[in-house]
Amino acid sequence: MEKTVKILITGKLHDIALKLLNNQPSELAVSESLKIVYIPDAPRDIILKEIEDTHVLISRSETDVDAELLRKAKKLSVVARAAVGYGNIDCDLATEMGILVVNTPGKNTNSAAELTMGLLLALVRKIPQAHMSTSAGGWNRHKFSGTELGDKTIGIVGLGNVGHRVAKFAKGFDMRVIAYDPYISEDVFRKNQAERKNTLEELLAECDVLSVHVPLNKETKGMISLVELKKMRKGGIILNAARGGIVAERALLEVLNEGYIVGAAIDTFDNEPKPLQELIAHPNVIVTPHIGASTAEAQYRIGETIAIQVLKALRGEIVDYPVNLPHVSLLGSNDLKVFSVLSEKVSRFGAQIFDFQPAILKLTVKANLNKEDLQVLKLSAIKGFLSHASEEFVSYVNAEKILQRKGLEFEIEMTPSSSAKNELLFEVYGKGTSEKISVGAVLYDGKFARLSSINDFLFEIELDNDLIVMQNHDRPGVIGDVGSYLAKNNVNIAQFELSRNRRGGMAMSLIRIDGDLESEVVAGLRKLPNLISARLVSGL
Ligand SMILES: NC(=O)C1=CN([C@@H]2O[C@H](COP(=O)(O)OP(=O)(O)OC[C@H]3O[C@@H](n4cnc5c(N)ncnc54)[C@H](O)[C@@H]3O)[C@@H](O)[C@H]2O)C=CC1
Ligand SMILES: O=C(O)C(=O)COP(=O)(O)O
Repeated sequence: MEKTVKILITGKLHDIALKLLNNQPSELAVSESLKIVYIPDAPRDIILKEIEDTHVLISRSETDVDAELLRKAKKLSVVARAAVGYGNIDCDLATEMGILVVNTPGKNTNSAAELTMGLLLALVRKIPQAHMSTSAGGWNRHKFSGTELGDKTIGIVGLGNVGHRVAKFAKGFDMRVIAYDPYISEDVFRKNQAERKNTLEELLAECDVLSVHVPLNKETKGMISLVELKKMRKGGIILNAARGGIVAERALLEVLNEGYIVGAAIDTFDNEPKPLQELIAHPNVIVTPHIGASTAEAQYRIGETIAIQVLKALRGEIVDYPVNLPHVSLLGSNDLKVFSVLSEKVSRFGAQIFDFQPAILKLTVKANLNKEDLQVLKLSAIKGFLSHASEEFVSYVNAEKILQRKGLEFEIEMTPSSSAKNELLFEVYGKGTSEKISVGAVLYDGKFARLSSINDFLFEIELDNDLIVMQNHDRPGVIGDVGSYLAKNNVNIAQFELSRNRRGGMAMSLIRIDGDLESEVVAGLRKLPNLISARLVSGL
């Protein structure tokens, strides 16, 4: 029966996302049928109920994907954050549970940076106050006198996507741009014409406007507190369109009340949607309700990207923007995608053909790959092996963790090849010296997955459907007996390959069959004369 995947969407998404999920482009089509439950601004109690049988959660910032929610989510395999910040997602627990977390970096950058500049202009020219007064019939040309941006210094904390776009816009207003971001190279500062400050203190001492553009995490929570605010020049202003809590709100209120800091513009708060009342009502503060990403353009890009990420994840492909797959970035090319499928298949095959206690898994790769691509192959091999050998849900995300927990070691080796060979050898070693199996596989023509060897026996058989692996004495009549036995049991043979080590010695056969095979049929095979063993390898 066709599996149904439930996708729960708890935040408002652009129509393009629903269109793509409902009418999947052929290259992203999934085999399951999708049940989409779209509840924008879903209340917490509804989310906690709906999550129980949800496979994919797509959310925005208002949904806390915390331990309470994750523990109820028995079927969840993907959390898709339709934006950038994922501070509201318990990524450690998600990783432990094998849940992939994805986001859409860069897709709302321009909108967030434009809002930041909008807030800055609104603040220094008192636009909201002037509007309120004028629209109410007033005409106060002197009360709403402001200050210029030109020649003022903006200090940017976090010169990432949004930060460097703000830098560019600020340059357009003839501001001096200084920035503090210890995690990026000198080049990024140079390219964005931002003067690098090596410490936060240096930055604070020199800026008239402080704008934060860092993620919220343990390091950045409260990074601008009373001490830091007091290190700014008197008369400075604060912008926060990143995350509530980066600038400590009570401390900000204190310096605003003292008049040390003369204004603040804030889009993101500690306690959304009920921010600190005294702060939002302060006469020198202007506020917006976390709308940095709320533009038609950003939402279109986010909706399109998040739908594609979800479809890729459901197809078992590595996504473009994984949050909790630290070692793997883009699945660069289609070639690598096909190679990673081969790696998963060969190890899943290997997992089903030995009877000893495994200790070490080894993948030897004959190809010319970079470190990242090798990591993809490694994860694919671990995932393939464990998905047969483990009861747990195994994904690219938790594969390494589960392997460690099982006490298994993994070795990977690359044999560079002068021609563009794509060959893999997957080996499983037991604790004893003689316990070992090896399975070779190759990509013919760069795309067709073929099993090429099992131990010393050579083959060329498609790695598809269910396979029977049989060992027999090399004597006349075996193939005939097996063929008629399978026919009697209504099993259709798609491909039959025989390999032997020497004439009259041992032979190994691989039989690829159409459809599924009952284990009793395989058990019956073992009773045929001259058969040494027969086992079923499935799930390829
Ligand atoms: N108001 C809104 O609706 C929106 C808010 N955001 C928020 O803006 C922030 C920045 O977003 P992006 O620029 O897209 O992220 P990003 O990841 O591209 O940039 C963040 C930068 O902060 C730097 N950083 C991290 N820790 C730091 C520290 N302790 N000190 C100094 N620098 C540090 C990183 O090196 C990086 O360059 C995030 O918190 C994001 O959630 C983003 C878009 C919309
Ligand atoms: O991208 C971000 O980090 C944002 O804050 C945007 O969040 P949202 O999806 O608008 O709730």
